[in-house]
Amino acid sequence: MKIRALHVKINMKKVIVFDLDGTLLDTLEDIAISANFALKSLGFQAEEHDKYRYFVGEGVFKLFENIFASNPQEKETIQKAVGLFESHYTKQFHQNTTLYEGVSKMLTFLHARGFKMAILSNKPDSFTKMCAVKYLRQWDFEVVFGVREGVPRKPDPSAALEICELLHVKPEACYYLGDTMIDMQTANRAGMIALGALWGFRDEAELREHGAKYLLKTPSEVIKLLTEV
Ligand SMILES: O=C(O)COP(=O)(O)O
Repeated sequence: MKIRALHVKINMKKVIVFDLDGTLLDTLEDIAISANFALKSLGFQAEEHDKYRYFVGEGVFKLFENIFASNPQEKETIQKAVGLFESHYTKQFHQNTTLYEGVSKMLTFLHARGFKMAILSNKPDSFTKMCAVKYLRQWDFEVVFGVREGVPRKPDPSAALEICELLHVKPEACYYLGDTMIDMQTANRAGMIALGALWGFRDEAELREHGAKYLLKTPSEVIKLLTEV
């Protein structure tokens, strides 16, 4: 009986879903450069790169809505900015983007440990897949989802729950690692275990306030936490 119980424990919670921007990849510079290109092309002022930490997180349309928060623009202008951003980012996305320190070791460890891994991002689906191919192809990700036509973006839990179905796992047996309140809300709404990555775009207070179950300062701390599982 004891051995069986141990076996069940070892096989629980073996799925981890990752956010992309600010969690696996430091994409801030390239996003800021492409968004500033769009702003300048439309006659607006460029924004400081560091401000993009707070503009990013809810998809490209919302990125520009956030930039224009104090100077709201017509939907048509935002659509134009999105179009300019997307065509620029296609060439820009790999210029400055890097894996965060320790991410490579973490992914190798989790894979070796038998975790199934997935990515769920609010980046457009095509860019999410482009980034995964460029930077993460040496690891196996069972599912890679960005924002897809007809599927509500995070913090709506639909896509997270779809990943659970595809991987035949209950949400409560999944970890979700992300760096913004959107990720913590997504994890909690889906019923997953919310892991807050403190090396990304936002701070500890935000992640705590929005329901991080564990806060991790580095990818090595993720290894330590999930070693016990
Ligand atoms: O590009 C965004 O808006 C956010 O992307 P993320 O969900 O991977 O953080």
